Amino acid sequence: MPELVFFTGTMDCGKSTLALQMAHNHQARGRVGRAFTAHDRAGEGRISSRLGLAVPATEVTPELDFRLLLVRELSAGARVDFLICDEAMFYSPEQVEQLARVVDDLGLDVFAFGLTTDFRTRLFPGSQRLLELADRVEVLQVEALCWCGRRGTHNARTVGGEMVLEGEQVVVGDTRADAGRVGYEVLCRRHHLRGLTAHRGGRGLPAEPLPFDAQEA
Ligand SMILES: Nc1ncnc2c1ncn2[C@@H]1O[C@H](COP(=O)(O)OP(=O)(O)O)[C@@H](O)[C@H]1O
Ligand SMILES: Cc1cn([C@H]2C[C@H](O)[C@@H](COP(=O)(O)O)O2)c(=O)[nH]c1=O
Repeated sequence: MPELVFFTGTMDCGKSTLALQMAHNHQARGRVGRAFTAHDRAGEGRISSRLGLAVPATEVTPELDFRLLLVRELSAGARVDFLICDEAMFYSPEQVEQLARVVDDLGLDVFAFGLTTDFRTRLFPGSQRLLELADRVEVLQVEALCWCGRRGTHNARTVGGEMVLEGEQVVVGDTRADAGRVGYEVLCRRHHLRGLTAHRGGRGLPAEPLPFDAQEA
């Protein structure tokens, strides 16, 4: 049965790597795929992994209609068995609905990869629609770690190492950003809610005092 699967997690947990591995494994068994992405750090029209691999992909613009594109390709005689859709949190809810129709009407597998939540811990609209429509949601098993050693569960946006909560939802960037530039850091919930990045909490800068009760304990 064809499926819409959403592989999700934080930044730096291996989503793009898994996307490329899945494309490779399906192609190795003779299946034909199409790759899509949006706003990859490596530039337009590429799926790139921090492990060094990169492949060409169709850039998903707001105008792209997945169902129409695939209907046209299949009608023209092309063979397509599956889609790899990276950075899927940036797709519109309508595009996610088109992906579900590609599965149901055209019988293709759709493997989507993306963040669940943004730097304010809110769902991206595209991720919300994927959580609502996917046949399966797989949370990646490779855990990015918070500076404190706990599992990293939330993405913080940073400027000069300090967490920021203002700004556009979409700002392309990396977990290894140059000083002074917008970057990202994966934190546990406790440290995300307190705004404690490695710069502040992990390197001896003054952190929040313990709550009064805890100090007494
Ligand atoms: N030098 C390295 N050696 C081993 N693994 C690495 C190295 N650099 C990155 N990785 C792995 O790559 C993962 C990030 O992969 P990537 O697909 O780019 O993540 P995502 O797409 O989720 O942001 C890291 O969690 C880590 O497991
Ligand atoms: C949290 C968050 C992230 N982004 C951007 C930053 C990166 O360019 C991508 C995530 O890429 P990855 O392969 O998962 O590392 O998303 C954003 O625009 N807004 C955010 O809130």
